[in-house]
Amino acid sequence: MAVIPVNIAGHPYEVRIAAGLLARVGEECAPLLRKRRVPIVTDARVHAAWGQTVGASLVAAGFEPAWKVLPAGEQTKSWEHLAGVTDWLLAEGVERKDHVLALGGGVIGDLTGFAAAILKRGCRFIQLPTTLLSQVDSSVGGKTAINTPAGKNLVGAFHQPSLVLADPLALDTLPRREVGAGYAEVLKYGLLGDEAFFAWCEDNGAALMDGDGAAREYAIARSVEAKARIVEQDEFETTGLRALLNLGHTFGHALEAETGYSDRLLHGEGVALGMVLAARYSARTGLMDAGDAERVAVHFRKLGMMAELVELGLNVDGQALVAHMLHDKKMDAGTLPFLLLRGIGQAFLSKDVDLGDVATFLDGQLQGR
Ligand SMILES: NC(=O)c1ccc[n+]([C@@H]2O[C@H](COP(=O)([O-])OP(=O)(O)OC[C@H]3O[C@@H](n4cnc5c(N)ncnc54)[C@H](O)[C@@H]3O)[C@@H](O)[C@H]2O)c1
Ligand SMILES: O=C(O)C(=O)C[C@@H](O)[C@H](O)[C@H](O)COP(=O)(O)O
Ligand SMILES: [Zn+2]
Repeated sequence: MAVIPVNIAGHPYEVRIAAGLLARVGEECAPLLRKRRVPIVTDARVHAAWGQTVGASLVAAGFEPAWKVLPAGEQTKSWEHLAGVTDWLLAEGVERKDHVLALGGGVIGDLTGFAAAILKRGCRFIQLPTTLLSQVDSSVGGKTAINTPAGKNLVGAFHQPSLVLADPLALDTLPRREVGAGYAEVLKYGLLGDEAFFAWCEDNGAALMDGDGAAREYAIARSVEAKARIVEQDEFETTGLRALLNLGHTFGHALEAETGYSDRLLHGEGVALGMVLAARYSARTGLMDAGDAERVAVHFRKLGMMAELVELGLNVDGQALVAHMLHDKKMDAGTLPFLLLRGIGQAFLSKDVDLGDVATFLDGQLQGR
């Protein structure tokens, strides 16, 4: 088992990565659980695939699982479901020192983590991530949130979990499209700060996508390690370091908003397109070699993923996408700092981006030129 410590002041915790962990949730979590009844939030698809395994493991360790099963999908990160989860946790009698388990992808982790952050002004929670995206990214670092009609993750809190258990076997039941969405966040770590890992992805991404267990475990551990080292130094995204993890997200979140948080575009797919756009925009402004910038799109295309904005078939102009970006949480005194690239593995936060020029650039990308 790989164990990656996350040393956040006041809230140190471990990310444990090993095949078979979902069948051992009861024994792994037991030292943290204070009561026989254990609340678990999940979604209907995950419950169907893994509810029996996790529930049986809790029962075998002497616990009684209490399930809250939500609809699957991004729309569940809403006020309505946040209220539903908090009311249910109150009815379950959850106290501040109790742990709530979040079994699922980033949607369940973000929603449950936020519910835990505000329940009685903060109870504890454990992340049991079941998608590649949640194993490499959302379960670690403590960003929790819901979406609002104005945009993505606009109401939330920083609230660290007490433990993360990532079981690569969970990915055996994950649809390939969802694996691809998670893979975008994997490639992000290479693109933002680790050129050698980017090259590893170019060599091993196809095997990872096709189910190679060793490649998956390696990518999960390397991604978590990279994220942990960043959030340890900038938990609340104040110095600009953590903002690097937002590479591709200003474009991506605008595309998610434009497509209504629907199945038309998954979060990770938006990040993939966003990174293609960030690289191309960096090349357009002379920051990055154009050939290197194209490596991002070439790689996603090779894996059968969407790599061109025009493929989304949006009926908008660049200005409309820029309007969504004005809700970005990086906005500072009316300007929007942008994650750009000086090369593969060299992301930085630029405060000099002209949003009019971004709109013109997007007009071209929307028309496939
Ligand atoms: N907090 C953070 O730092 C952070 C980081 C990245 C992304 N996010 C958020 O995460 C969300 C996306 O997460 P996601 O990509 O995991 O999506 P998700 O949670 O919607 O899960 C994707 C789909 O796969 C299904 N699923 C999950 N695990 C499965 C399994 N093992 N087998 C079969 N089906 C399974 C789910 O039911 C769902 O339909 C977005 O809301 C994004 O904003 C947060
Ligand atoms: O952990 C972070 O920090 C990230 O930015 C990780 C992102 O992959 C994730 O999508 C995050 O939720 C985006 O945050 P936001 O602050 O732009 O909403
Ligand atoms: Zn993301």
